[in-house]
Amino acid sequence: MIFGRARAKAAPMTELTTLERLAATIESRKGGNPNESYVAKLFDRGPDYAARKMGEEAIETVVAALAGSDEELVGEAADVIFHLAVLLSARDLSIHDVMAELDRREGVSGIVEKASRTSE
Ligand SMILES: N=c1c2ncn([C@@H]3O[C@H](COP(=O)(O)OP(=O)(O)OP(=O)(O)O)[C@@H](O)[C@H]3O)c2ncn1[C@@H]1O[C@H](COP(=O)(O)O)[C@@H](O)[C@H]1O
Repeated sequence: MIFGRARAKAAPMTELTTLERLAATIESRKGGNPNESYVAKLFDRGPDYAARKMGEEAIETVVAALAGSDEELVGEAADVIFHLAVLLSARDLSIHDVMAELDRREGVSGIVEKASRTSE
């Protein structure tokens, strides 16, 4: 596997399609059998459990970023994105809502945005 900036630049559309496919699979698991589907098991336990799993994976990502290999960091980042997609779906939101928010922010510098908040 190739990690890093070169790979990220080479296939941006693939990442979007992968996320959309994952979101559709997650949505399709609603009401599914928790013994046959891990996602159905997460839904069965409710949004609070999904939120806790998201937190665990986020912490594991921080640990991998500070002390792990590239492969470990990529694996933990994938877990975060998966559990975030489950959490959003458990709250009847989707990755598309997040994409729309990112689209809304596109082109607005974080420095400029923060300055507009602090001057209010
Ligand atoms: N991308 C993922 C994915 N990433 C991680 N995981 C699971 O997330 C879990 C990670 O949590 P942990 O490491 O804490 O594992 P754990 O201790 O067994 O988990 P808990 O019992 O505490 O919930 C593991 O069981 C992983 O297998 C995933 N499970 C499913 N998917 C996708 O979701 C699809 C549907 O999965 P099912 O619903 O199981 O068919 C799959 O085809 C995949 O595309």
